[in-house]
Parts: sequence; structure tokens; C-alpha cells
Amino acid sequence: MICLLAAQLHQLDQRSMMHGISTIELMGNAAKGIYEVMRDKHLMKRVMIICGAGNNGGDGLALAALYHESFEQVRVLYVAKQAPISEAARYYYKLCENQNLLIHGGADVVRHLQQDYDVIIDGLFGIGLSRDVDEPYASVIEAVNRSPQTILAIDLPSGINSDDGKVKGSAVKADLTVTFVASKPGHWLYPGYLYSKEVLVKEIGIPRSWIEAVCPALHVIDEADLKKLLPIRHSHSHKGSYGKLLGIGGSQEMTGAILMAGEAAIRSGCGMCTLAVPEHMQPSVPLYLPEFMSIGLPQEGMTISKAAAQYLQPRLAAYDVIFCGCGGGRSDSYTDLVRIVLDSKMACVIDGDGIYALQYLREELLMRDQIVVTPHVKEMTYLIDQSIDEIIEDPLHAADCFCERYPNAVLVLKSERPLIAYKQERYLCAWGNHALAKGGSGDVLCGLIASFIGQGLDPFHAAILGCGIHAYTAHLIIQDCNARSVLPHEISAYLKYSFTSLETG
Ligand SMILES: NC(=O)C1=CN([C@@H]2O[C@H](COP(=O)(O)OP(=O)(O)OC[C@H]3O[C@@H](n4cnc5c(N)ncnc54)[C@H](OP(=O)(O)O)[C@@H]3O)[C@@H](O)[C@H]2O)[C@@H](O)CC1
Ligand SMILES: Nc1ncnc2c1ncn2[C@@H]1O[C@H](COP(=O)(O)OP(=O)(O)O)[C@@H](O)[C@H]1O
Ligand SMILES: [K+]
Repeated sequence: MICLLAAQLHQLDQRSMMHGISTIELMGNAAKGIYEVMRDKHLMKRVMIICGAGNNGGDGLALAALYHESFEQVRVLYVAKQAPISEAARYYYKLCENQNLLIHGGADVVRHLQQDYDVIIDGLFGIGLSRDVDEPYASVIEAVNRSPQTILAIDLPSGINSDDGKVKGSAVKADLTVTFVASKPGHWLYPGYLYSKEVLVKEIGIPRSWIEAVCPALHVIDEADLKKLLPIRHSHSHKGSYGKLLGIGGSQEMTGAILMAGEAAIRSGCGMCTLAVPEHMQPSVPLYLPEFMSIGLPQEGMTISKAAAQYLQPRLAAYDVIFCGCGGGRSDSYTDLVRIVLDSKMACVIDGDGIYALQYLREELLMRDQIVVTPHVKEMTYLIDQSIDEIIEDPLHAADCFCERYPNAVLVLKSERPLIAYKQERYLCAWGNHALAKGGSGDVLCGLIASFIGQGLDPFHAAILGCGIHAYTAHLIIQDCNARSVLPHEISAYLKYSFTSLETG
């Protein structure tokens, strides 16, 4: 699903006008879209529509003017200091006035919200929000948020910035958002997604080819993407057809990470998986899963030694994909292992401690393609010159910085809304939930991405599919068990249901 910026939507609006599609017509279609959603959701009840002076309010006025007879009751609360700004909104305002549907919100606007309504429709501000919300709008928004009714936002919850999801002063907390043409980044980024909840996109008569010609600011991964990317399995195939993977990691303190990553790789369809671990860990590898093969890396005491890189280097060429970082530990010896992986030019996924090592290997990373790097926000600070707060504040900007600096690498910036970035393209995954907020979830993700590269996807599409399947599985698993209790390796065990759902759904 694509997301467009406010400026891109305004351009489409302009182009429509130049081709004789009037804003009155587009607004009428927007109203039809809202009406259809309300009918399908059984919301044809007593409805209060709050309208501002812009075209967002115009959509609300059009809904009242065109469809009021279908509802039990409709009232429009017009909250603005001036008459509607556009000719189209004025047109529907007049119709509402003629049909006695209008209430003018003055100082007592909040009182009207305390009347008996079943649904409140928020048409105060949409993509035209240009500054922080102040009075009287802030009080209206607070009153809406206090009310127990179902709240449906037109286009965007008022107060949410369309392009980045930030709250401009205060914002409506909607139960449902009906948006037009395409969704907006603000529906999906933090904190906008908490305010938008369910987002439904409606066509309003702008030709599809015009919309497809616009370069989207962001894609939100949907089921169709996963189905399209899922590697095909052939009957005329063998284990070598689906990728030979090598995982390099594990340490005395973190034995499990590399095992969980390997399990995710095998359970998502890779052909063979070998784990290179410190010698002392090698016996535990087949005990975890007998399907694993293993390499014991030379160690000194209980950690890998300087000799490990030399020992592994000539063996790398036997594999198709390497994943590393998972529980590898932070040492010069491990940095050497990451260095030989980068030097090998082989397809690879670098996670966790591997990313810690990358801060000493920035020049080598610059030279690399066929690589996916999967930092969480703290690890992202090892790769670009931004603080954790700056990265959280504007993850899209952080992703832009990464892609400028490392032009051929794929980034997976992990958070509750992971962002996948490669060159100009940005994808976001919105299915995940707090079942994944547990040490080990990132290792599962790393194994998934490596597995999909092994099965023939390029690193960028493997990252999209890996993040998508990871979060989609977390979404399915909490329908069967409580999110608190889900273990990361259980995500791997549950993959079979996700794949079946995608293959048969
Ligand atoms: N192609 C499409 O997608 C179509 C989209 N459509 C709909 O149009 C909507 C966009 O309409 P829009 O451009 O008129 O902007 P909108 O959001 O109504 O707000 C602008 C008004 O708010 C004001 N204002 C801003 N910030 C403020 C603040 N903090 N506090 C107070 N006031 C503030 C601003 O005032 P100004 O900044 O000019 O002083 C102006 O008066 C879009 O979301 C969708 O619902 C369809 O109808 C047709 C096709
Ligand atoms: N609240 C959440 N909602 C959705 N996804 C989450 C949430 N918390 C964590 N995740 C996902 O779980 C994974 C955590 O990875 P990471 O932080 O590297 O942990 P670890 O390395 O300990 O496994 C990431 O893929 C992240 O996107
Ligand atoms: K709105």
C-alpha cells in the first residue's frame, strides 16, 4: 500500500482540476467513501460531524448534504472563525444550511458534544494542517477525545501531521480513519498510528494511472506484497536449490541467539544451515536442531581467538549467504570475522554485535552491496552520526542519512514499526506487536532475511519479506496465545501457519 505526501496529493488535486474534474465532484466522492464505510460498519446512527473551514471540513459537509437521509440523525458542528475557504466546501455548506443541518460552534461548542450522538466524525483538519492546533480547536479535540462515542476521522485524525505522524499540539484519537487516494505516512509512523487506528483508503475519481506515476514517499507492506515475494517451491528441486546458509555467532553469554536465527532460517525454507560458533558451543548446536551443521571456531579461554577469522575465511566460499552478529560478542576477534565477511563480497545480513563491529568497518561497509544491516535505534547510532532521540524523532530522515552514506546497502531500522530502506525506496511494516518486544526476536528476523536471500530474493526484497513475515506471524500468533507469553523461537515454530495462510488465502 502506498503513502503519498500532502504536496503530492495537492498536485493530484490540481491536475484533476486542470482536466475538468472539479473539487465539488472529488468532495462528493470522498463523502460517498465515508458513507460506504459507515454503512458497512453499521454506523448509520445519530451522527455529529465536526467541520473546519478547509476541504477536510468540506468532505464532512458533503457527507451531511448528500447522505443525511440515510442516517438516523445528522448534525454538522461548524467550528471555524470564517466561512468555508474553497468554493467546493461553500457549495456543500449552502446545501447543509438549506437543509437545516448546521450548528455553529461558538464558545459553547463543547456543550454540543455532550449531546446524545452515537458517532462523531472529525472533519476539522486533514492534510492542510499547517501549524500547531490552538483555541478553540484544541478544546474541541480534547472534548472529542473524552467522549465515549465511536470516532471516525476524515482523511487524518485532526492534529496529526500528514507527512510524519507528529502531533501538532493536540490530536483526535480516532477509532477509524477513512482516507482518500492513498494513505499518508502520518497514518503509520509513531505516534500518528496510535491516533489513526484502522485506516481505510477510498478512491475518489482521480485516475489510477496518475496516482501510480507519483513516486510514493513510503510503502506499507501488505499481504499482497508477501504473497508476491514468497519464493516459489518447485518439485524439481533439492536442498541446494534453496540456499546454503552460514551463520556466524554465539558466545558464552549468548548461546541462544545464533540458534534462534538458524531455526528461523530453516523453518522459512532455506536448504541448509551451518552455524559457526566457538568450539565450546559446537556440541549444543545439533542438540537444538539436528538439521544444523556446525563449525567450531578456535577459541582462547571461552571466547573466539584471533585465529578464528583465518580459520573461517577459506571456508566462506562454500555458502550462498552469511548471517552474523547474533550473540557474537564484542571483541576484536569478532570484528575480524565481520571484516572477512565484508571482504568476501558474499551476500550477507549483519545484525546485533555485527553492527557493533561495523562502527570500526565503516569504510568496508561503504564498498559493499548485497548486504542487509538490521540495527535497532541504538545500533543505528554506530552507523550514522545521529543520537537515539534524533533517530526516534525522525526515522525516515535517519534512513535517508544511512542510504546517502552507504548507497548500496539495505537498511532494516528496527522498532515497533520497522523501516526498510534501499536507495530511494522506503517500506514500513505495521503488523508487529509487543509479543516481539523480547530479546531474541531480532535474531529470528535476521535468520528470516538470510533465508529468503538464499531462496533467490535480492537483499532488498528479502528484507521486505523477512520483516513482513516476522510481524505477520506475530499478528497471527496472538490470536492463539497471549502476547506476553510468546517466545521468539515460537515465532519460528508458528511460521508454518503464516505460510499456509499466505499460500491459501
Ligand atoms: N486530493 C485529495 O486528496 C482531496 C482531499 N480532500 C480533502 O481536503 C483536505 C485538505 O483540505 P485543505 O487543503 O483545505 O486543508 P484542511 O486539512 O481542510 O485544513 C486547511 C484549513 O485549516 C486551517 N488550518 C491549518 N492548520 C491550522 C491550525 N493549526 N489551526 C487552525 N487552522 C488551521 C487552514 O488555515 P490557513 O493555514 O490557511 O490559515 C485552512 O483553513 C484533505 O485532508 C481531504 O479531507 C477532498 O475534499 C478533495 C480531494
Ligand atoms: N512493540 C513492538 N511491536 C512490534 N515489533 C516489535 C516491538 N518490539 C520489538 N519489535 C521487533 O522485534 C525485533 C527486536 O529486535 P532487537 O531489538 O534486535 O532484539 P534482539 O536482538 O534482542 O532480538 C525487531 O524486529 C523489532 O522490529
Ligand atoms: K480530520
